Amino acid sequence: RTTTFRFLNRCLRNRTIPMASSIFTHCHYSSSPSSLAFRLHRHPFHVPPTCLRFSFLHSSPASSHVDPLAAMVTESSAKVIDGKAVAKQIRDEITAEVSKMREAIGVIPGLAVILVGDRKDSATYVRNKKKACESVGINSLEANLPEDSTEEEVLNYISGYNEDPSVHGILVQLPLPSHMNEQNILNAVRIEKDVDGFHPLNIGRLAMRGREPLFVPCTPKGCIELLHRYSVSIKGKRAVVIGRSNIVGMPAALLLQREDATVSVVHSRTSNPEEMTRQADIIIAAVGQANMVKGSWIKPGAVIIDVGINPVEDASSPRGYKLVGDVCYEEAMKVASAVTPVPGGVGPMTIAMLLQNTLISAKRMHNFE
Ligand SMILES: Nc1nc(=O)c2c([nH]1)NC[C@@H]1CN(c3ccc(C(=O)N[C@@H](CCC(=O)O)C(=O)O)cc3)C=[N+]21
Repeated sequence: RTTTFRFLNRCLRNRTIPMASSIFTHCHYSSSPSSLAFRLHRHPFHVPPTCLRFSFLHSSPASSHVDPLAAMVTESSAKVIDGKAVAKQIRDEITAEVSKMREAIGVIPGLAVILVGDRKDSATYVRNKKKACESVGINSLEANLPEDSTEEEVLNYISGYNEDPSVHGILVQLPLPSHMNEQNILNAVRIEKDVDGFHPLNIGRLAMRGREPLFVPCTPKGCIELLHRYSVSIKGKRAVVIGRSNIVGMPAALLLQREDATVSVVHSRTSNPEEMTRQADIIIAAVGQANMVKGSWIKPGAVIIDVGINPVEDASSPRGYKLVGDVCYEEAMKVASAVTPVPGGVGPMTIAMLLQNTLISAKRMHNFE
């Protein structure tokens, strides 16, 4: 036992098993090294049935192979779906296309972001979006309106951007202050510039077979893009979406259905959420409840996309809090075949998809390609 442990530990330290280095970063074993050795020893020299899980995944952008020894060692450690790395790859693709377009027709895509009020999280997201625009060569415009602005003032900004030919995408950061009618405001964005995909006409088209929306909402689009880039097949699979919000859950369910999954939506009034969720090959969790989905909710080998970004108190982090998902990460890692982390999963993808939608919009408006 001890020898096995020492051997594996040396491999890990020397990084002779590429996958294995992630075992210790991503699995927080509460057990002592000796009990870890015991875990390893249970199936030391034959491939445990749990390894079959990896057959679900064929490749990843980061490491295209799964080391069989590492898979054996991890026994119950899922693959981490690296949203940050995929988002970077997509930004690089966008950068190339933006410069091609600029050189060919002299057009630079432009994104206008409207932020009302001074919610700290919203300000952070808007800053990140702006930074991301800069990183790919997209122009960004920003309107910061005070919390007590009137709906009319916001509508005036929207009209201005609707008419501005240098603006190809308009995003109104949500949530809006409670005295504003979100519906009026989102309806005012010209559908050709609705890069969030929140306009009812875009959502309506998304829901209809044979119709194409102009834009797909960024977060659900990012979830599906992660599944595609990790070669997770969706067709014919059972998918459960937890949460039915207009901006994530509902459009995510529509997208999965368009990809030929059999989709169920689990929400706050579902009588048996755990049992429903346990049927799923693919889970998209978007409820905003820290660690709500436990290991017992997950079918062995399922793929998990965790959209939640919940701040929880954490004295050891400099901000005093840390972000966790809707899924209990440590438990999911033991049951699932692949899991998105928080942070570093869906969040960066949302922003990458926003840039992509802005590029798509600029191309469409200028009949480029
Ligand atoms: N009109 C509108 N469109 C949106 O797309 C929209 C919105 N309103 N309101 C708020 C939500 C939230 N959202 C996020 C975007 C990026 C990260 C993100 O990049 N997160 C990083 C870092 C998080 C951190 O460390 O602070 C991560 O998960 O790794 C998170 C959340 C977009 N939203």
